[in-house]
Amino acid sequence: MERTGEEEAHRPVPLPPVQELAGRQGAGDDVPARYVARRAHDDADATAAAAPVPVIDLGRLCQPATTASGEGSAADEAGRLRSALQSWGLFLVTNHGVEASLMDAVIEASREFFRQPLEEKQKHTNLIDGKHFQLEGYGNDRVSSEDQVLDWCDRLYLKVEPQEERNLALWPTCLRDVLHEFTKECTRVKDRLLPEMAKLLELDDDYFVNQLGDKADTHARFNYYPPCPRPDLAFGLKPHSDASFISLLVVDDSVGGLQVLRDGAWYDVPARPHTLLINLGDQMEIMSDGIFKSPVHRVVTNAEKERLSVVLFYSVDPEREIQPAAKLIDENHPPLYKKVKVKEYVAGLYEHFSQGKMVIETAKIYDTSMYVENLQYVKC
Ligand SMILES: O=C(O)CCC(=O)C(=O)O
Ligand SMILES: [Fe+2]
Repeated sequence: MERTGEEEAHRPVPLPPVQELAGRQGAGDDVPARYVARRAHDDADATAAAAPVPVIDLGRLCQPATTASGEGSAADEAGRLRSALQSWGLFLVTNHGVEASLMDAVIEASREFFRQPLEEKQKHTNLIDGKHFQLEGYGNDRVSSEDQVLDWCDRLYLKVEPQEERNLALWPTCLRDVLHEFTKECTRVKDRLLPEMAKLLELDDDYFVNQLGDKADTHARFNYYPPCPRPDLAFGLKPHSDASFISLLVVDDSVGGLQVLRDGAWYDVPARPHTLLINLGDQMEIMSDGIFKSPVHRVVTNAEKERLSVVLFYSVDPEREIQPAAKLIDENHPPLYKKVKVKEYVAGLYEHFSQGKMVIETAKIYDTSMYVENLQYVKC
């Protein structure tokens, strides 16, 4: 869409990276007003309990079906997976086949990137000509208004699949090879998981894989959360659900911060070394007609320590439309979600996120927003 002169005039000025801001702040300082997302001490969840999210052994889950049941069997693991998908929408995966050294390397490469001087990082900026925002690259998320509440986080966002659409000019040398390897390995994990999820819904094993399409797109997001002088006021990432189909994460195992919302309460998501974290996205919630959940989650900040995470967002071909799987619908199970075009849905995420709203509400046939508690952050 063309910009009008008026829009140009009102376009917000690019912001300094949070890492620079954090470097200038002293301990005990306040954060700038634009990062204040909640009132100090009004958060009953300041001492969130650890979420007892299921841990799935992928090797066991995928072992050839036998009649065996009970502890340690594939059926037992599938039962745990079902409960993970229907209740939390996220789970930890062990025995996934991704080398521990590769997981360490991806976090280390990310740390190396963010430790570089600003001029180096700016070579991968997400601002064209220093002003027009594009999704890919290094910087903040899109800032579309002066009163948007900002996150205490810098990020590097890169398209990794389809491979021929990689914009390698934006890929820092320090993480090029490691990102390529990591994506390859995570894609294998995703391809092993999706048939198991389809089976749980009695869909064809390849249903979800086929839904992704040949032109499915995958983006990597490297999140860097600098220490924040006021964790009680600012979020690393505001509450949101992922617009993806499924997201695979490797998170800093030395610093917590990710929290998930369940039944109106926030829980800390535990981080275990060399475990992958899987988070379902909205596209999966829509296709499973709400049987599988795309969880609302957020990241809280830490006063002393930096934190890193690397996320791979797997998404359906943007040119496709998605809707609840026909096999799940009958007169007793009406569709709860509308048909949506993936490209438009994903674009809607950023618009909604910047306003503290959930894009999934736009896909629901019945308005359930009044039941979604505790989502809004406050503008003070
Ligand atoms: O940093 C994390 O643990 C979560 C990041 C996240 O939710 C996201 O990038 O969408
Ligand atoms: Fe997320």
